Amino acid sequence: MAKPVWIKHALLATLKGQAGPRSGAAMSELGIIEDGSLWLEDGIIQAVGTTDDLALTYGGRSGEAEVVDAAGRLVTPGLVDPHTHVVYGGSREGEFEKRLQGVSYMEIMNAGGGIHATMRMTREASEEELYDQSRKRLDAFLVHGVTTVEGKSGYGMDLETEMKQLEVMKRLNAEHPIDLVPTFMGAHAVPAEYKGREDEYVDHLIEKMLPKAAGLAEFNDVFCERNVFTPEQSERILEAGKRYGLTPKIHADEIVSYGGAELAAKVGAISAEHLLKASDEGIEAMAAAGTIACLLPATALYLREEAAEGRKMIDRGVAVAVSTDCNPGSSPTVSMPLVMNLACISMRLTPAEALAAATYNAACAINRQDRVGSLETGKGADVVLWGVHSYQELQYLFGVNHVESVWKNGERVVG
Ligand SMILES: N=CN[C@@H](CCC(=O)O)C(=O)O
Ligand SMILES: [Zn+2]
Repeated sequence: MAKPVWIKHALLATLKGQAGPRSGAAMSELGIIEDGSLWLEDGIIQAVGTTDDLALTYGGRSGEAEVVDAAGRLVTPGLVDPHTHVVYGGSREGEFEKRLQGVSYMEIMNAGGGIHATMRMTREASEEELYDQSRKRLDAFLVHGVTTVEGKSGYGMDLETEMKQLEVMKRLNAEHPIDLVPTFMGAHAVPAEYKGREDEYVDHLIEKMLPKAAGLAEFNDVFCERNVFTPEQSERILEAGKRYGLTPKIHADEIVSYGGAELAAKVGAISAEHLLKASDEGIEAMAAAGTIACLLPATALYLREEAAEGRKMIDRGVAVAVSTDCNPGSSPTVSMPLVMNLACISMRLTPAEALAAATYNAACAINRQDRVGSLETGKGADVVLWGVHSYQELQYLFGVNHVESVWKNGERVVG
């Protein structure tokens, strides 16, 4: 059994505040405690308060604890990444070069590369190879302060490989310190063998894949995009998933404005992702429905596109979360700290909003807000100590990994 941990003299950003997805002014309330302390024991945060408060209740037990003097440095909840494609085979650096020469992401995909290329490499990879590649990526997430990660299937697009990806996630969740939250995304593209018979693939997915995926996944995601899945096909897939208990998510309005944000609101999706080209009507509909906007500024940068209108969304009452979108094509990164920086630089989120988007709201986007995303008594002891003295500095000194130590369920896993 791990020793208790007493972190003291920290600038605590607890993120304690309004329950449920936060938008507007609520996204700036970080629940700051100056000269703060945490007591971590049995995997849980046992107490949060000022160092003086905790000295009264726990001071007598300091001899049995690992005592960490943060000396005024920033301590936050473990970061949550609510949108990744972390389990995949192979690599696509050749396409990166092609795109720099002017070929577009969709041109590459429509010519059989992109998602299709990773599909072939993922189908070919053994379960062991997939596990090893993905485990290394999770290690890198942890080093960047991320303690909970959502992961999608969607590089199989046949029953066997989709299940292989979900099984790998199940094993990683059990064996790696990071909590990995599984999403089924058989509707990531139409595989070549169904070209010209797209509706048959949708039927196949609904009849054969969803019933099996339901045992392994919590969410059901669709790439609703021109030349991928239409809003009508996406709706059918998401409604069918609901009948199996899978909560909808949507890759929406990434390349063109396609009604994805509106559809997310209509089907009651927990979140809509990307939203680079979301319409004003779509944004209004999401605000009214309480759909979280999961924004991916590293993807926009990597595709050399304008980022989503994060500032406008928050001001219009949409709760915003951010994510790496870690995938081999449009965002091969694990750096949530960089994503927070980019949320400020390219979407004009404030430093406080960017932190809320990467912690509490990100937890809401994968329905984990009761367990992670804020430093509160009774929650999982997922904590990051940063080598900075304010949350503003965390966002200001950009492109740097400021993580000094990470605890996952009360155990030190980094630093
Ligand atoms: N846009 C669709 N899916 C992924 C990219 C997947 C890939 O290119 O392999 C995304 O979220 O960016
Ligand atoms: Zn994605």
